[in-house]
Amino acid sequence: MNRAQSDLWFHRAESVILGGVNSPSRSYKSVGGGTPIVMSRGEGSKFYDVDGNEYIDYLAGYGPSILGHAHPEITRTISQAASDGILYGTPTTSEVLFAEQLRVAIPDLERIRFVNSGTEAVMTTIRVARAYTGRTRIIKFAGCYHGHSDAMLVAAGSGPSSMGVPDSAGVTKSTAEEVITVPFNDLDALEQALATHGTDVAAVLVEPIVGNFGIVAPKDDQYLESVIQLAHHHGALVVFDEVITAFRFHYGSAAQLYDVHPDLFALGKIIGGGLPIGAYGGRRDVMEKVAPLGPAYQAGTMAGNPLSMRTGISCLNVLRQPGIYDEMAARAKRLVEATTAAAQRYRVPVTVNRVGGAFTVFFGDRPVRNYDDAQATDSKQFARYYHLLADNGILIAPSKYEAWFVSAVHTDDDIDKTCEVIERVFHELA
Ligand SMILES: Cc1ncc(COP(=O)(O)O)c(C=O)c1O
Ligand SMILES: NCC(=O)CCC(=O)O
Repeated sequence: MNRAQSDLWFHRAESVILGGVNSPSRSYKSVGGGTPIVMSRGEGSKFYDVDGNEYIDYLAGYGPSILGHAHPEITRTISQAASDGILYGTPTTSEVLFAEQLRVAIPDLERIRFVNSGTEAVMTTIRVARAYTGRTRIIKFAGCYHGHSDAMLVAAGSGPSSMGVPDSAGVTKSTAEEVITVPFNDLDALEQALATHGTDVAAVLVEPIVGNFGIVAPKDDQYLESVIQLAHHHGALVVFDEVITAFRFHYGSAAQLYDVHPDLFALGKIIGGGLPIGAYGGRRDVMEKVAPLGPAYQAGTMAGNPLSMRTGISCLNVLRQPGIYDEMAARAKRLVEATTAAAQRYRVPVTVNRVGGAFTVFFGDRPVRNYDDAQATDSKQFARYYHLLADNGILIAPSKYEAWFVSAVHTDDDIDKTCEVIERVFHELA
């Protein structure tokens, strides 16, 4: 595959944009180097690089692009919204309609606030939880990524781990000390942390289905409920970071899949239909700590902008169509079956974790239930796998800690082609 133009553009990028990328995850640092592919256009399930090469897209913009590229509903909405003016700095009807739509989908969102990214959403839930409880510490699960606010860059999985900086420089010692990490899927460890620090824990922050050391589901149907009960027993709030999971697996939250009720949610990615967005919300009495009603401050010039609101509404309207999530799950299942069959045939040890339309292929034969398990998988083999897939026109995220995302616009033909590539790739990996 000729990528001469990608090389040229990326080198140009490096001389003006730090590291050539606007997010470290896009660099090839964790897949043995090489030049990131520079994209120029997307349509449906495919995108095209600056050399004109075609790729089937399973990166999905790291999650948001669940309707693929240039979905007609989305492009129509954006152009109509743009023609009505893109920013008012006043209340709008679209933000009300979107908040109402989200609350119908996720009734626990008694009150909501829109922000511009998942990072902002999580950062604010922490502030609100501290304001509500009068406590300082946060418990998070090792390897979970919750955006790049200072406190969240402790054992932060995903991008930071891929870059070799799970604990970022520039975060003060006192901030880091406020964050306690425990292994995911280990109630004893959580109980112990709460027993030790419980009277000063403001919140337990949870990715209910982990997406940031690969896809990792809770170990059983009781786990999330037990996390919530333990936290509440010690007077801490529970925040579900559903930036990846909300509207990824069904029309609603991951909390609903497990019939549990966290106090606060952080949302982002899919709810913006591809435009920048974040949101947080939950219990009314907790949210009422936020200004202008309460003493915890949070604000935003771009927050609730009509372009993101209207695009979010459109995206959710498409996702409400019956059968859409079953189709994504069925297509992902086919890809996983092709993967495990090819891996067996060519004797390459893999473990695949799938939930609905999202899955991660780990190179190792042990189950992956927490961050240590994910770290122990073979990074070199993943790097070869990544490059072989890309060279054969299949694009996923360049990190073993991410996921394949099947979108609503992948076709059976895309899946057939991808299964053929998977077969070839494992043949080469053997
Ligand atoms: C679970 C989770 N929370 C928060 C974030 C941060 O969102 P953003 O990149 O929009 O700031 C991410 C991003 O990947 C995420 O996966
Ligand atoms: N799962 C981690 C991400 O999606 C991060 C994307 C980014 O920061 O570019």
